[in-house]
Amino acid sequence: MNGVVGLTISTGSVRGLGSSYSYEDLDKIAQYVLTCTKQRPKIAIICGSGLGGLAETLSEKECLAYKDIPNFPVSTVPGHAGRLVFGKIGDKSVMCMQGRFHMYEGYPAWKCAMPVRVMKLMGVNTLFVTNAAGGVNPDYHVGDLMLIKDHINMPGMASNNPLVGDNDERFGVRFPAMTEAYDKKLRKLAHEIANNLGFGDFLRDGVYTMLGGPSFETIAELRYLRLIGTDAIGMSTCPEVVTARHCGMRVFGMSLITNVCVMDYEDDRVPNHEEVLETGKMRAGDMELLIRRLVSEMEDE
Ligand SMILES: O=P(O)(O)O[C@@H]1C[C@H](O)[C@@H](CO)O1
Ligand SMILES: Nc1nc2[nH]cnc2c(=O)[nH]1
Repeated sequence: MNGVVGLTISTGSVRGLGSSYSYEDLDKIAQYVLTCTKQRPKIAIICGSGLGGLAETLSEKECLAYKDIPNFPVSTVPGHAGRLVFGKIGDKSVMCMQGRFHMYEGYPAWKCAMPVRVMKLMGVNTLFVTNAAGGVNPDYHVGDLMLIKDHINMPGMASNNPLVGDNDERFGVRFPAMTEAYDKKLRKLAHEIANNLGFGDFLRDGVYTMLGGPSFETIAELRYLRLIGTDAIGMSTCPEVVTARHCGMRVFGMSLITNVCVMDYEDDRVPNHEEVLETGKMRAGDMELLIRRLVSEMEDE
């Protein structure tokens, strides 16, 4: 196991605010993962709830379960297989996370995002994030695909930011800008590809808001979230994106609208995770196609 087993995860802050893997801890994990694959990916894709099928479409596929990576967290949510999948889209090497970590599983934000730093240390420079989300914008429908143009990081605004604690300048600066978190060029290219594929009718461009979960929202919360500019809501993504931007990665994000949020006290429909996974099955193929084309057509960084 290459000495990784023996590493001690340091408590990154003497003030008790955050605790994290050190640069050296993460580098050991990254070097270990590289020994398990022949791929040297520059592109990583984090697959959201029920959206792991993309990883199955890779050629030259190699899999590595999270439980077999020393000091890596494990997935606990249905719809998240819990493994890294390496392979190719066209002639480009990619790695997929088939399953991510959520704060509601009990992981702090920095731990939800730790795979992003591992990816960076493996040589990844472009991160794709996908998620299942509830539509708050009244014009959205179940099955819409939303390109994320910006986010509202609710846990982050309450000091549950993955970067809380000591800052290691080898990853990035103490106060990173988040003004252009989602890459404009990739979004423009995704729009062009989606229109060529005939996806125009269900393609959206919107703001994703992350909530801690695991409970779904009250009607009053949903009305508030719409008021502050939310188009879709979920329980992930922001820690990964903040961490990726901190270490200079290019980010592309996409949400699948798996349910529309009920904002009327007279409406007795209730959201549930089974519906989220079912919608994933319905539109996952289109989402996979769009991402595959985008990976093939985008310029390398
Ligand atoms: O991992 P994602 O954000 O796709 O998962 C969403 C949010 C919750 O984890 C779950 C709710 O059904 O799906
Ligand atoms: N918070 C939240 N996350 C979701 N993920 C998929 N649907 C939803 C939803 O309605 N609310």
